[in-house]
Amino acid sequence: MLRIAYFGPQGTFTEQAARALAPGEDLAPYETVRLALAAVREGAADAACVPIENSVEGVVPTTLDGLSDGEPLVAVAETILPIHFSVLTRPGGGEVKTVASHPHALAQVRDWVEANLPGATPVASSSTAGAAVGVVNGDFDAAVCAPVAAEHYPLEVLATGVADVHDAQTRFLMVRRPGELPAPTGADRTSIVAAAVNRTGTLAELLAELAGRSINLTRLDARPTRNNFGEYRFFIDFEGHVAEPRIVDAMAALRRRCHVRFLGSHPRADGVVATIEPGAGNQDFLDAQAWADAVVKGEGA
Ligand SMILES: O=C(O)C(=O)Cc1ccccc1
Repeated sequence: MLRIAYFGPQGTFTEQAARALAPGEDLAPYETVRLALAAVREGAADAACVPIENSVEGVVPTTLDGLSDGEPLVAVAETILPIHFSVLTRPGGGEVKTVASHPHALAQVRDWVEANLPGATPVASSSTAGAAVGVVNGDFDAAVCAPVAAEHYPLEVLATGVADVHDAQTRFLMVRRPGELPAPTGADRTSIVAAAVNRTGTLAELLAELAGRSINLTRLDARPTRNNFGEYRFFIDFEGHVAEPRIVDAMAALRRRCHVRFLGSHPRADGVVATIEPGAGNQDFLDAQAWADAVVKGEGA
């Protein structure tokens, strides 16, 4: 049985994602994303499930930073969960003066809190379920949680189906130490971090390597390197799998231009098949290479 670290405690959305990605495996909660990733790096866990981005608030910065610093880890699977919240209080808890949750959750219920708990102060907690623990301990009056949290903590459900934006979704990754890659499926996603030097046009040059090969981006984020003010790393997700000739050609071209960290190639949860423009398919790359090899051998022209 595999040991899967997840961003906990029990009852987080990430736990639900981990159950979906690794059914029947041994799940171990960690208080922060950093600790869950550290457990994999140290060998205490085989893999970790962490949130990466959501449709309302964008990326989860601690996950991006946790993947780009430290020993390399690669994503091998992903899942997307629909997100709506339950608001939990202590039974007979009285007036709600503070409402706690993960910052991404608070950002997704701002209007609801203003309308339904006027005057309540939002308080950031480590996770949605961490906020529930805080309510149990008397630190806060209400917690904005995953619906499943109501099954784990002795709290009363004040409201269900809470969300300012309906159809909100969050994507989660399963990451592990580098090893054998998942096989390409035709509907894959590849993730990298590129540390380009700060000079005119470097980002445009990197993107041109992908655009020139008709590789469709699915996400682009910048995060500070944290060492030199104004210096950034670029997190780039694109369609395709590194085992495909067209993608490995692009990766090698990027590597010539800057430092690249590979963050994994894996099947997309939404099953969207990669867009392949005429002349930019894998067979086109193989045929072109075969022709060039023949020219070099003096067997073609
Ligand atoms: O805190 C949690 O439950 C998480 O798994 C992170 C999160 C927070 C808000 C929406 C989706 C995931």
